[in-house]
Order: sequence, then structure tokens, then C-alpha cells
Amino acid sequence: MLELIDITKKFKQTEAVKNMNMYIGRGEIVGLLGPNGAGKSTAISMLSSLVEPTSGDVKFQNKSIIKNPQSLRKIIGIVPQEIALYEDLSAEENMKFFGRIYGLKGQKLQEKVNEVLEHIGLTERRKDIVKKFSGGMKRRLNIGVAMLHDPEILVMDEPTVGIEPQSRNYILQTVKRLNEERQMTVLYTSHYMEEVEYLCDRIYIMDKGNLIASGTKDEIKQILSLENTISIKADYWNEDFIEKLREHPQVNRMNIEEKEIVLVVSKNVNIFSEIAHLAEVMNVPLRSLDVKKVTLEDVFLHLTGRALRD
Ligand SMILES: Nc1ncnc2c1ncn2[C@@H]1O[C@H](COP(=O)(O)OP(=O)(O)OP(=O)(O)O)[C@@H](O)[C@H]1O
Repeated sequence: MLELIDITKKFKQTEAVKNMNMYIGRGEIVGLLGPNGAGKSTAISMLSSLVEPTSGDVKFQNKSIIKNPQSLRKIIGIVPQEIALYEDLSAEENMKFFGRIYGLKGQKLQEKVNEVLEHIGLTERRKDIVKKFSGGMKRRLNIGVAMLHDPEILVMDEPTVGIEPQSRNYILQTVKRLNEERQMTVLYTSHYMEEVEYLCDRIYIMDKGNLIASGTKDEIKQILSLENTISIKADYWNEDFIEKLREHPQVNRMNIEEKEIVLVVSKNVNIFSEIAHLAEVMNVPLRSLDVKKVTLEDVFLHLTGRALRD
């Protein structure tokens, strides 16, 4: 339906996206995962015809849309990372303002506004001015605005950054519902792997402008089929303990946080007892030692040697 073909985008010195290919099929929820600065916003801006690529092509229904984006613009809804609302207008007034820009008016506009307010759970607060809304409510309204013209494709750029868990869940549920009930196609970018794991059928993972993995969740996790991920938890570490783990020949990668160390080790190697022993002689007060279920976060660590939220 919509695809990026060998796309590159350069901003002066920075190559924000490098030779990227991506495909979004009708009715799919596709995830684009990557840390800050990976190039996600730039990639989706090119896919949405907001930014022109330096090289490569963007096709919608097999036709290039770089020079003729009108066919796509009619059916795409874009939820930007930055909230774009009028703070001194009410939720309903904002909706009506943006609805008119999409060419809606009269009874049709009112019906659409009512329907979308219901979808985003703001019917009760429709008359309140946006200034008084929580961050999560503003985000929901921002999504609502992008839905007024009944888009077939919704492109969402990190829609849950910096909001309270309740609104975050609400947004995730809304995306699922729109996809199931209306077969809406969704492109969802995030640096929260658990969101992408929960929502998406297929996932693309970016880092430093490059696509580093793509496929279904299971396909991506297969990348780790030759390795195990071990989680070590303790209240604090000491340098010697960390150094010993780092030097261990079976430890392929490690990520160290304040209270958890995650190790990627070769499969079929049992280094549990060694770790427990090391902790004991080096006075590290272990809380737990587990083999973790593989997550997309582990895949990212495997591919880049860094945690997703560095
Ligand atoms: N208009 C621009 N001019 C110059 N550099 C840019 C511009 N837009 C993006 N970049 C650079 O391109 C790289 C990728 O940025 P981009 O915003 O696409 O990443 P991202 O994965 O969406 O990250 P974030 O989650 O922080 O938005 C960054 O190094 C960024 O500084």
C-alpha cells in the first residue's frame, strides 16, 4: 500500500536516514522502533510526504508520491510528536477548527466531532479549554484531530511520550480498536519496546539512520535463537564483579543499570553457578538471577550493544 524504496535523507552533515526500505500493507499495525535520534521522525515524514527524500522513492499504491502527494494526503492522518492545538480554545472548538480545514462543515462536521470525541474519551470534557487539560488529554485530542477526516492510514509519532500511564493505556487501546473495528492501517513509532510489542503485527527497528532489523515479532526474536539473556539484580555492584563479567568468554554483550545487569550469553552455556559464586566472593548482594524471556529490547541490545533507552 505505502512504501519507502531505498530512501536516504541528508541534512547538511547528518545522514538522518540511510538507504531505508519499508512496506506498510492495508490493515496492518506496523511499528517503527528506535532510540532518540535514530531517524524515525524523518522516515515517517518522508512516508507521509511532509519531507522530500534526498534520494530514493516513496510509493502509494505503486505510484510515486514525491511529486504528486495529493492521493495520499486525502487518506492519511498524521499525529505529530509535538502537540499542535490552540490552548485557549475548548476541545470541541479545536476539533471544529481543524475539521473545517479538512473541508467539513455544518451537520456533518458536528457529527464527526461528536464521534471522534467519543473515540478519544473526551466527550465529557468537550467544553473545557485545552490549557486546563493534562498532558495525556492533550495527546488524545491531538490524535482526535488527525482522525476527523476518516483517514485510512494513521501515522503516529511517539504519541505516548511523557504522559501518565492511564492515558497511555487509553491511547494504546484506541489504536487497537481503530485497527480492529475500522481496519485502519497504523504506523506507530516509539522508543518503548513494550508498546510496539503489544500493538504491532510487524516491526522495523532503526538505529543511527539505519534499519537494523525488520519482521514479525517472532521473526525478530529468532535473531536471538543462539543466545540466552540473563538478568542479574542486586542493590549495588562493585567494579571487580562487573569487570569479571565483562571479561567472561561466554558473555557476548552486557548492559549495566543501577540495579540490573543484563547479559547476553551463548545458549547452552550454564554460567549461573559461576555468577552466583562471583557475587558471593565479591560481596555483591544478589536479589535475583533469571533467564529472561526474549524481548525486542534484548534484540536491540544484541544488534547494537546498547540498551534502547540509552
Ligand atoms: N530538520 C533537520 N535539520 C537538521 N538535522 C535534522 C533535522 N531533522 C532531524 N535531524 C537530525 O536527524 C537525525 C534523526 O532525527 P529524527 O528526529 O528523525 O530521529 P527520531 O528517531 O525521530 O528521534 P526522536 O525520538 O528524538 O524524535 C538526528 O540526528 C537529528 O538531529
